[in-house]
Amino acid sequence: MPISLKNVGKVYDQTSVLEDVNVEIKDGEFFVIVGPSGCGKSTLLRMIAGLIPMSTGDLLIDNEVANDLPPKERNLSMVFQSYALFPFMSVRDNVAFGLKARRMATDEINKRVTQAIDTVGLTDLGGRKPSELSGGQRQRVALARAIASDAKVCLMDEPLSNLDAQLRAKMRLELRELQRQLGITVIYVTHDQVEAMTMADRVMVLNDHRVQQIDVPISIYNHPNNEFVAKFFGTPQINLFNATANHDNLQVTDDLVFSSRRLLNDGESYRVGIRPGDLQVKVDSRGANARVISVSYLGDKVVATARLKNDQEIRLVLDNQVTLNADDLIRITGAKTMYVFDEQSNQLIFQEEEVISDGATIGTI
Ligand SMILES: Nc1ncnc2c1ncn2[C@@H]1O[C@H](COP(=O)(O)OP(=O)(O)OP(=O)(O)O)[C@@H](O)[C@H]1O
Repeated sequence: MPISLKNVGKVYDQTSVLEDVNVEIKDGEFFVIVGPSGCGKSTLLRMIAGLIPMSTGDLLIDNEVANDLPPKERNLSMVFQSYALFPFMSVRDNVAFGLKARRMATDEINKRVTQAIDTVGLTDLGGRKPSELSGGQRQRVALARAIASDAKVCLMDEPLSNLDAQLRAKMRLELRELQRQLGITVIYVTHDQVEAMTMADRVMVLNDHRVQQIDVPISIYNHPNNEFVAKFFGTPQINLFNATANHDNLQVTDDLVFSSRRLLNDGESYRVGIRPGDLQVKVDSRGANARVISVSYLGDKVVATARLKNDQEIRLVLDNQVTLNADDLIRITGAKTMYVFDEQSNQLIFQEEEVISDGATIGTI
């Protein structure tokens, strides 16, 4: 079932917490809303659920305006971080609860509950109480409840954040698999960039109460709209440099200059973003423009920090063939991809591939 938001906004006590959200979520899509704490993710999800009213805009469910539809008429199910299970009820009764409230026939309830519990792999645990289950199993009960409701859209608010890292990774895959199998539309809220990237068909990035970008994960990573999106995705975080245009080069320090193929206004300031794995580096004291501070070998790669002449620390990810030690002098020779952002608005102006950095242009070698 498709869901559309048109100019949706929310104001609490004259403070705007969400502005101008526009998106069409497609039938069967796994749509992830991601952003830092307080950016308005839960507010948006609750407005879609009908738990809180929207201040502006329109919500369309299945192409019908649903602004004032009561929650139970929206044909949506919800799964929360806190599972929201009744502790004194068995797994089966927890899953059946919503169906009983809808006064469904007992036979139909039994059939759906059995099916839903089977689907999430809890077949033998139907008689247990939530306290007799692990965190992952409890979350599966919450999922079974959503499945049993037969809603075509499931809204999920940080459903995996109470689980440990290993189980969370496993449940991400299970959830995605389940969503495909059931063919339902999922709108999934998380503050976790990895979760967003690994699970989503499309991602909506929220910050400062506004939508920053909506796109498929690979495009969000490779073509970020602005500095915030570039910083939010990717570990270690992207390096951001203040640079001044100098004969169509972008000068960071007197010995670190990235050449650009664009025409730039001499003397103008820009922000240059380069991901740690995109920096090209030689361990070479001749023409060195950085000094290594720390090195961690992580099996297939090496993560390091280094310091530029201007004292700025940079992050590097290199392949594990490189032998690198703290205090080594290195030379940044280029970048696979360079993002150039507007200094004022922080919006992406352009990006370039295979950029050469040549300290020699300033004559330090
Ligand atoms: N009932 C309310 N009254 C006033 N302000 C509220 C209310 N509920 C939320 N807010 C504010 O709205 C903003 C968005 O909150 P929301 O819970 O949607 O953020 P979030 O992105 O889900 O954050 P988190 O990841 O921490 O849950 C916050 O600044 C919050 O303080």
